[in-house]
Amino acid sequence: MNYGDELQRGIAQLGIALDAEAQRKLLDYLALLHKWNKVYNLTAIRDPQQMVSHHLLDSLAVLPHLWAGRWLDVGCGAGLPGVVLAIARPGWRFELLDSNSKKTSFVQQAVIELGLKNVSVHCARVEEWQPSEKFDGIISRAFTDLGDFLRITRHLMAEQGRWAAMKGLAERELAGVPDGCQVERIIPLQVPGLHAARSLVIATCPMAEH
Ligand SMILES: C[S@@+](CC[C@H](N)C(=O)[O-])C[C@H]1O[C@@H](n2cnc3c(N)ncnc32)[C@H](O)[C@@H]1O
Repeated sequence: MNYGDELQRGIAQLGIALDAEAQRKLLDYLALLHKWNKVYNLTAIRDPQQMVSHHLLDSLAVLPHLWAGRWLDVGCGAGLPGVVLAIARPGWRFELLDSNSKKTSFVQQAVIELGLKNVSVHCARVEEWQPSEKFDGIISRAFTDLGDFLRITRHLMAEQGRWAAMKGLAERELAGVPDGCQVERIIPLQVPGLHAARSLVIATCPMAEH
C-alpha cells in the first residue's frame, strides 16, 4: 500500500473528515520530514511507511477530542503533533515551541513550504517563554511527565483553558499531578497501524491557582 492509501484508510478508521488538500499537505509534510531527517536527525522513525502511523495518524487520533481556539504545542520537535493538527484545522491558531533551534528551523521551513497561515514557530525554553496572549489549549507529545507538563506551562494557560497530554499509559503519571490541578478525562485511543497503548489526558488547573 502506498503512503497516500495508508493515510486515507487510517483517516477513515479514525472517523475524521479531511479534504484532499489537507491530505496532500500531510503527505508533503511527511516527504519533508523524511528528506531532512537524514541530515538533521529530527525523529528516530526513519521509515516513511512507519511515519504515516506513528506520526501522522498518531497526531490525528487526538483531533476529535480537541476544541477550537488558540493552541500551543510544547516540545514540538519536528512539528508533532502541531503541524499535523494545523493542517487538519486551518481555522484554529497554533503556536509551536521547542528549545532546539535545529528542530524549530526545520518546522519554520516546513510551515513556509506547506503554506500554513495558522502557525507560528518559537525557539525557547517553555519555562522562560512569555507570549503576549495565553492559550485555550496546550498540547504535548513525548515532552515530559504529566505533572511537570502542567507545572511548567501553567503561566501560559488562559482562565478557561485545558491541557491535552498525549500519552501511552497515563495512569502511572497521575500521582505527579500538582495540587490545584485535576485530570478531567483519560481517553483511550486506537491508532491505525500503531500497536501500542495510546491515550489522551485532558487536565485543568482552576483559575484561583493561576
Ligand atoms: C522527545 S521530543 C518530542 C518531540 C515531538 N513532540 C514528538 O512527539 O515527536 C521532546 C522535545 O522537547 C523539547 N524540549 C525539552 N525541554 C524543553 C523545554 N524546557 N522547553 C521547550 N522544549 C523543550 C526537546 O528539544 C525535544 O524536541
